[in-house]
Amino acid sequence: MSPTFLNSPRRILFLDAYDSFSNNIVALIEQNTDAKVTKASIDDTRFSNSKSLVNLTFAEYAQDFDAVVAGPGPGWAGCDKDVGVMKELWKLRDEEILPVLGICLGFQSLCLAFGAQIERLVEPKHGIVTAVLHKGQSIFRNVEKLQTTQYHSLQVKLGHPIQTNRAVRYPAQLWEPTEMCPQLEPMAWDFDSERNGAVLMGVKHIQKPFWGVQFHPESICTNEEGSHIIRNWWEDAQSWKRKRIFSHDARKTTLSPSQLRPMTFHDFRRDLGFYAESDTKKKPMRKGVAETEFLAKERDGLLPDELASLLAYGDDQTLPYLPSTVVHCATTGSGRLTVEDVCELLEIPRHEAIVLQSGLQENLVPMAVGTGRYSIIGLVIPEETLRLHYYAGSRIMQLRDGYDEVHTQWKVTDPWPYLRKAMNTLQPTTPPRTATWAPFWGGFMGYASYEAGLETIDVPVADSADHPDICFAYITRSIVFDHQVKKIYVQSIRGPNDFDWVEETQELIYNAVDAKSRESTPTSTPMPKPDPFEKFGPMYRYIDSCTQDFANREGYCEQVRSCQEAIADGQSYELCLTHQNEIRARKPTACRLSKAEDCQHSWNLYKRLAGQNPAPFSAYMRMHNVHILSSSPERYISWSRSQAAQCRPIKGTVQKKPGVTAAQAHAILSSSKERAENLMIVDLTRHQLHGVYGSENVRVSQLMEVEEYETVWQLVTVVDAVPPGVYKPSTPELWEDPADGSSGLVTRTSVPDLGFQAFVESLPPGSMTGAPKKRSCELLQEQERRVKRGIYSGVLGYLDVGGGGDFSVVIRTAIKVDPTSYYSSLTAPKEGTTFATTSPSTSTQTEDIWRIPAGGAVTSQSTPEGEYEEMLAKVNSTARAFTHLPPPPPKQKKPRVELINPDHPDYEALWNETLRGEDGAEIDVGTTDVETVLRLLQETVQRTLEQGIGILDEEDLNEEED
Ligand SMILES: C=C(O[C@@H]1C=C(C(=O)O)C=C[C@H]1O)C(=O)O
Ligand SMILES: NC(=O)CC[C@H](N)C(=O)O
Repeated sequence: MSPTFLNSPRRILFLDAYDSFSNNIVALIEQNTDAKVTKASIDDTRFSNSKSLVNLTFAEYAQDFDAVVAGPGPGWAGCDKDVGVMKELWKLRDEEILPVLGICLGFQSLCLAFGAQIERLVEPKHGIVTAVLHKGQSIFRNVEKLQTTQYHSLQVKLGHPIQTNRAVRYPAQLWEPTEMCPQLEPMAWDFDSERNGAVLMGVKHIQKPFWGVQFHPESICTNEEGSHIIRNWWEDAQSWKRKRIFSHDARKTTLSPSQLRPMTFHDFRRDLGFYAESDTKKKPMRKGVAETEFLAKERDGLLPDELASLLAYGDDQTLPYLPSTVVHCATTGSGRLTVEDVCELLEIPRHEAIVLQSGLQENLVPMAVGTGRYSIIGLVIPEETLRLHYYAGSRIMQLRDGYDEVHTQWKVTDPWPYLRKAMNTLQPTTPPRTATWAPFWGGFMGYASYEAGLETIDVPVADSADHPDICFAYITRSIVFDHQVKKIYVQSIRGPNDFDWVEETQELIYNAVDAKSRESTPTSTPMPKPDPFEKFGPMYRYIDSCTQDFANREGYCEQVRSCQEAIADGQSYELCLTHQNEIRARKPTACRLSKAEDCQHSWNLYKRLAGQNPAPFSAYMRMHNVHILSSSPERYISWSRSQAAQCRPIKGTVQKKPGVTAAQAHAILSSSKERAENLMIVDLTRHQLHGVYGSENVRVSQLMEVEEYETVWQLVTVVDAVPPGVYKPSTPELWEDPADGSSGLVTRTSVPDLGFQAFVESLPPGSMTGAPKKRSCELLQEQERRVKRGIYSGVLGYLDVGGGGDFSVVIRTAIKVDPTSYYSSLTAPKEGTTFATTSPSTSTQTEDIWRIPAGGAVTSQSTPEGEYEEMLAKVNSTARAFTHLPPPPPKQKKPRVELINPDHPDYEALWNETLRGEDGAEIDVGTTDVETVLRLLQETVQRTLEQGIGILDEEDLNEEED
């Protein structure tokens, strides 16, 4: 036929039923067809609302496409709200009909339309990978052994003998339509679960161009054959279309004349794909952060560029004129100086402050490849540092001055364009003169709460003013540690004349490094040594006064069961249930009287936590009325100045306790339950990044690897994304390095701010919600009795003026919120929206309330008891900082160098000794199994004992050993 037909751009409509995997499907289709995919929601107002401007029916709208993919989603095919316009696909009149591929919910909707029933599975399948038997025809032709990921609780019943009697009379009967559904030809079956019996995995309509699959071809764990099926479907869809266009039969009418739609010259051309998407329909579907949405001036408030200008140039009155054009930077080696040392040197603990700290191993090197390379101290300059607050629900935004007084307060429809504009405007014109790997030059440091995240996916939240939902300080002076190369950057973007401060501070730090290195006994570890006098000090009494109020076992187990019921009903695939645990303590008198003492006290608690529970994303934040002590192991998202992004979702937790060996932990984490939990979040994360970075630019660089922390083992996946057309690094180390270094500005201007967009569009973090995200969040609000999660479950980190960013997920974190009456400048937004959520209690004048929320992902395979124990393990990893005696050290610890006598004259030599294996080759302690390391350590120690350096005795050794 005409080659023009074959060469013209093809278009596929993807109908999104609010799933969290949709963009992976779009990517899979774009990778395996020559078509461009357009996404529309099942309830898109353009065709569901008769009053809409464009006012198309769905059938009319669909005519612009060559084919449709009806996607997965929560709920039931029989429920109008769950499928929206999807159900109309199957009813299109002959002349309107389009080839359709239904996936999961879309497949169920197709089958329902042609007589099938939908029922619950006995055993829901979420994130489970199984082999599927297929007919080898139609969209399964030439498909080999098919491994598929499944995400479903419901199944299609055709009344087939394999379903009703668990048997067929002859093998070929498996592929025959049933009396109940004569138009549906079975194409694939799953025999994986004894309890479920045979589950239908694919069908084809015998006349119409409709195909469907129950499994998820787009999942990272479906094998290559998933792509093959898409290519087959696309071929079939196109050949059906070709046949229809050029066959007179297709237009032959069995319809009444009034139902006939005349075909014009243009209709034929449209069918042949001559026209690109018409302009009227180009309106973006996705709720994004496009600036155009915010051009309407928020009356009495600020526009994004006005805010940006105030931040940079002040207002000639209370806000300073400090244009961020120049990045001043000076460097020095860090020697044995720790982040804590520098904070204390600069008296940071006595004021408001933000410190993002990477927990280190005891020899001061990063804990793992890929995270924990940098620590960042943001200096909050008293009476100067500007802040941005945002309150969810009431949607009030505030610009606050250096005294934490409200400078401007206004209502916004969306806070994020303000931050985006500010980041773009504050971009310096003169990058640092020194070569720098520092990922942060200056910019915003702070957090966004879970509720701020909920608003980005249109889940309503109540007004509440107990603490800001977004709280960022505009940091102009900062200290960055590069732990890998042991370097400290002192930096300022505080106007053109701030180099003096940089030099003075560098000098101060240099002298401290020098002084510390001259101390005869180097501090071998960043962990604070237990203070022998603590017993008589205020910290002892504070800890003594602590009482715990943690989730109660029965209540929590009941909530787990209730989550599992929602999953069994097909409403969610995985739900991350959490509880707001609390620790109450008597507020020390000094803290009541002095804000500086109060800050110092929180800092001391933070040091206990960071020492006991080192984590790559530890953080201390003391701003406004909020105290945050975090030991998070989880990266939400980071992106470099050249916009290469990385997410590190964690799912799967094994608690360290007596009797659980590393090998057992690995075994547990390789189980189908833990892998399923992780897989769902991996696919969700891919979906989010695909949505921003496009189909070709997302990859999973580490799939489900076990990482060891102080009290738990975790299953961690790494998903990377790069801007279209950019060099894609091949190793995790390369992804970690800011490839642009100081030249960031050059690359920055040439790429859009994809990282920031992915950051906003991925809120709230998927590992804290479950999938599909929106429905899961709505369900969790009910399960968690509408108690606000607040800062926990949100994200904390920085936005760099050079264009990068890095945020952790706020977990394993203690949070204290002081009563807002302390901070009277806050104008509390009015109560009284119809949608009520409650805020957990805040501290009082005499009592501190530390919230240490914790939770875990509930799946159909969870046990309520197991989930409760997991939640307790997580809360305890943080709550230990509030107890007197840390629990006995977990077994299989990494070697501790303090076991060696530091006063011995040969100590320095020993310090440099590396562990060697039998063959004399050096051993990488980080990657060698714990048993081997311990044995080698013991041998080394034995040698040093013989040389009289060690202070270990037999008992110590045995203790380490067993
Ligand atoms: C909910 C928490 O952690 C989340 C849940 C995890 C899990 O279910 O295994 C692991 C890490 C986090 O994403 C928590 O720490 O409170
Ligand atoms: N992934 C899906 O589309 C799931 C469909 C349906 N909600 C089920 O659970 O079976």
